[in-house]
Parts: sequence; structure tokens; C-alpha cells
Amino acid sequence: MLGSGAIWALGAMSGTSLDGVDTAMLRTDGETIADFGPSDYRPYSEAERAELRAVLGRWPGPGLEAALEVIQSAHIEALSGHEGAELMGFHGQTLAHDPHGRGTHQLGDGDALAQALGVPVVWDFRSNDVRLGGEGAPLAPFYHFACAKWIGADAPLAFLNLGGVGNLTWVDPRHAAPEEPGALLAFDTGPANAPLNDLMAERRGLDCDRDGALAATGQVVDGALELFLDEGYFLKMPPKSLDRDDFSLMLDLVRELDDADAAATMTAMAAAAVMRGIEHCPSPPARLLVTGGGRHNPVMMAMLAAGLDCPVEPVEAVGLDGDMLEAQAFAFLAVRAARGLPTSCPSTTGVRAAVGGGQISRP
Ligand SMILES: Nc1ncnc2c1ncn2[C@@H]1O[C@H](COP(=O)(O)OP(=O)(O)OP(=O)(O)O)[C@@H](O)[C@H]1O
Ligand SMILES: CC(=O)N[C@H]1[C@@H]2OC[C@@H](O2)[C@@H](O)[C@@H]1O[C@H](C)C(=O)O
Repeated sequence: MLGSGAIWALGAMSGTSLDGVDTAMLRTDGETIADFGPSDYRPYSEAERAELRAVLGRWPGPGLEAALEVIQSAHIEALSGHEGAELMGFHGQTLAHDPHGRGTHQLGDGDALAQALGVPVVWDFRSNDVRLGGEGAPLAPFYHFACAKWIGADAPLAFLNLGGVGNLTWVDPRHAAPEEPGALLAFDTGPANAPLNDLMAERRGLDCDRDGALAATGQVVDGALELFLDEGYFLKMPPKSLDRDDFSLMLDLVRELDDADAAATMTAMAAAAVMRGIEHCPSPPARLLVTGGGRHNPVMMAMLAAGLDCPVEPVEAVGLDGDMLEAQAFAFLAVRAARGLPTSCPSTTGVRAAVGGGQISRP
């Protein structure tokens, strides 16, 4: 098992929007952040993305060879650009997530990666949690706790990741450790960018509504928004998690709307899901710090700010990097796993007891 000093770890994340691999170096002992290191982004080519998209929803079994090759080669390329890492955290690509049914599936082979890179790799972060009755997601909350400490927060605050799916972590930084009861509450808020990206692909052949340009010209249609908010998911008590396409029926709610109104309404849906989520927090957060690609969408950010009673700011406001926070999180979680520390607990995933995730493969 790893000693207790800080080491340089390298994290890699390939998120639900299938845009590419984020990598980031972090010096940490798995409890506190000692230093941030370089980070990088390796986008998937169109052909690679198509290969991955074609296997979304699939469970382990035959027929994944080409997609696995994309994941392995893109990660080897992305990770070998960094030097000096003693340990790597490899999330892999979530293809399917059904924690109370078939489990959770992140495509990737940590053994092969450790052999190729000559560095120990922690991977398969979510399975242990699911085996112990947890949601297996979100896992960034233990890192959000360390971030709250790093910025010197002294009152409850919340982190929001606006990726393909949204996830929220309420943190009370007055606790000494993330697994202490009352320190954290975390859950997926609902769809964030994924359905909006799907709408843009379907209607305009574009990756996303860049800078909210289309939504800014449309009107939010209240009827569609209300139907969306009738979904039982919003009433469910956290912890709770989602698969990328759990809300794909959202597209049907805006089917009759013109492109601009559909984009505005879907952007409002993502924001409204967060507002519903905030109502589940044990106390109102002093501020909401936003990470993930959605913080670049000014329309989504303005809707959040208008609907919440606390300041809504990108994490850059406190000196963090919102494009790399998840890659850093998996570097941090790798060190925790290697030290035998828990990476999730009942209030972050609903797992029966605090548990460490991940298996470790050595070269
Ligand atoms: N300038 C921008 N304007 C609007 N949207 C943007 C912009 N930049 C990024 N995005 C949105 O953010 C998405 C990428 O976000 P991010 O990289 O956080 O997702 P992810 O890590 O793949 O997802 P997850 O956290 O769900 O795994 C893009 O697909 C796009 O929808
Ligand atoms: C199963 C899975 O991969 N879930 C992702 C996804 O993307 C955002 C949200 O849904 C979150 O629950 C999680 O990722 C982040 C990194 C997490 O585990 O914290």
C-alpha cells in the first residue's frame, strides 16, 4: 500500500459528451491538494467518436473491440504526454449505467494501460460501490471536499458539474473528513448538456449550442418545461444517479418547437433540474461553484443565477480549473484508493458504508 506522503498522480477522464480525454497532474496525499500540475486535452476524431457512440448502452461482451482500441490508444497518447507521475487514475468511458440492475460499465483496460505506460494504474472506480448497494456515481464529491478545503471555505457551499449529465455536491467544509456524516451530500441533478447536444446535432448538424447562441434567440416554453419537471426523478431523495440517455425523451417534449425555442427550453430544463436539486441540500449553500463545459454557456449560467438565491460562479472564481477538475478528481481518487482510503460514502452514492473504489494494476 502507498505511504502517506503527497505524490504526483495523473488522472484521465473521458466524459459522457464523448468529446475527448482530459488529463491532469495533481500532487496529493489523497486528503489534501498539495499542488496542481500540467493538464491536457486530447479530442477524439470524428471516426473515433462514431466508434464510441455506436457502443453507448452496451454491457461487457463481444463487439466492443474497436471501441476499446479507441479508448486504449487515445489514453496512451494522452497520458504519455505527461512525465513524473507515480500513479495514474483511469476512469474509462461509461457505456452503460444501471446501478440497481445490471451494474455500471466503464470501457477500458487498466492492466493493458499499466503495461503500456510502465506506471501503476487505478481503474474500475465504480464497481465496488455498486456491489455494496451504491449508485456508483457521482465520485467527484470526495475531491470537491478537498477543493472546498483548498479554497479555505468555512461555510457550506456547492459544486455543480455541468457535463453531459449534471451533478451537484453540497459540502460542509467544517468537517475534518469527507466520509464524516454531514460533510457531503451528492447526486446527479438531471440532464445537462447531453440532450441539448443531441438536439443541436439533430436540427443543425452541430456539436453543441456554442455560447448559448441559439438559445439566446428563443423563448422558454413553460408547458414543456413543466412536463419535464413532472419527472419522478426530481422528487426522489438523493443520493441518486443517471445514465447519459435516461432523459432522452426530453427531445420529444420540444419536438413541435422551432429550433431556437427548443434550445432555450432545453437549456432551461438543465437549469431547472439544478434548482430542484438545490432544494434537496441540507442547508442553502453560500455559493454555487460551477465546473464542466456548461459553465461556458452564458444562457445556462444566467438561468441558474436568476433561479437561485446564492451567487453562481465558474470555479475559476476561486482559482480552480473547471475544464480539468474531473481529471484531477480521478488522480486524487487513485491516490485515495492506493492508500486504502474510501472514495464514496452513504451520503455521496447511497453505498451501505464508506468504501474504496478501484482496482490497481501494476506494470
Ligand atoms: N462554449 C460553450 N458553449 C456552450 N456549451 C459548451 C461550451 N463549451 C462546452 N460546452 C458544453 O459542454 C460539453 C462538455 O462538457 P464536459 O467536458 O464537462 O462534459 P463531460 O466531461 O463529457 O461530461 P460528464 O461530466 O457528464 O462526464 C459540450 O459537449 C458542450 O455541450
Ligand atoms: C456513471 C457515470 O459515468 N456517471 C458520470 C456522468 O457524468 C456526470 C455524472 O454522470 C456523474 O455521475 C459521473 O461523472 C462524474 C465525473 C462523477 O462521478 O463525479
